[in-house]
Amino acid sequence: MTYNHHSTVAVLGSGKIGLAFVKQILQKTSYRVYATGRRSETLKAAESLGALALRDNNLAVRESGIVVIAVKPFHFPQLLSEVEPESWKGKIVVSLMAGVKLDTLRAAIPGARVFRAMPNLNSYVGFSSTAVAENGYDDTSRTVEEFLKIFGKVYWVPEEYLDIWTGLAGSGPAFIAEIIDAMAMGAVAAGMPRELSYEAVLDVLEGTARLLRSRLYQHPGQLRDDVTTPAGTTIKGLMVLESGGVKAVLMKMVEEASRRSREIGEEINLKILEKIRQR
Ligand SMILES: NC(=O)C1=CN([C@@H]2O[C@H](COP(=O)(O)OP(=O)(O)OC[C@H]3O[C@@H](n4cnc5c(N)ncnc54)[C@H](O)[C@@H]3O)[C@@H](O)[C@H]2O)C=CC1
Ligand SMILES: O=C(O)[C@@H]1CCC=N1
Repeated sequence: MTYNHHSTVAVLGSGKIGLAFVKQILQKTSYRVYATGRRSETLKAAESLGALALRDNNLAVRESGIVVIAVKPFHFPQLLSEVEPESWKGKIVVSLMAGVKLDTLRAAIPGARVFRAMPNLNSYVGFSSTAVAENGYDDTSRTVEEFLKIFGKVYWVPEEYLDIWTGLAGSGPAFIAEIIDAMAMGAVAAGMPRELSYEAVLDVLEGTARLLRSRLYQHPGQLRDDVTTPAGTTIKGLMVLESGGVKAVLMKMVEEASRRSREIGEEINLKILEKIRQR
């Protein structure tokens, strides 16, 4: 069988987000997928999803039109050592690494067209909220947009928003999971079984997202006020929330996660510049 190498994707790093990508690509498209990894368990997992699993990052890059970088930021320098600079030439590279800046990526991978994206783990079920920079308003940008739509919604944003997006939407599923867990435990504390409590919270979450997206509301505060009966149940709960400073804590949570993304970007940039000097 012959194949066009533009229809081949390399996913470098078959970890949590890498495997979510592999799964969706193979479920929804006819792309061939090379998935690389270091450990035999991850390679097996990628293979069982239908990917061509291998350790050789250089071969995966060489054979593919689109290359997704799904290793941890601190593994990026090592990954670079494993791929010959020539192999990146002409490739569309989509980096999913938190913090790592476009300038750093361009310096590290000359000759490729580089995009910086931040999806989230909801990619696994095709419900990611993915931000991507930068839009060149050309065919390659359109290809990248179509590609990222496999995993969910796609938003083109200026690069300066990507660290904030990481703290909000990239880390978001973990934050929401904690809130869900806490609310379910509250119901358990009040005497309801764990499973039923958990189902109820998930229903409330999905339903509230739909209601907030409906034309009824322009702001979550309006919904809150509609639920809140004077001297009723909701206001008593809200009072506890406010006295615990929970809203301020959640605001700081997102701000601090974003700050860390920026910091990672600076740290990696220094490492990459040093590596380039040694070339
Ligand atoms: N987990 C998440 O929810 C999200 C993660 N990201 C980003 O995606 C990247 C990966 O994150 P996770 O999947 O959570 O990490 P992970 O640790 O689960 O996956 C990374 C994988 O890459 C492999 N790896 C490391 N060096 C390698 C090399 N040289 N060649 C081949 N494979 C190599 C590791 O063995 C590991 O399996 C990170 O840069 C992170 O910032 C972005 C959005 C969401
Ligand atoms: O925690 C992290 O650094 C990565 C980036 C977004 C989600 N997980």
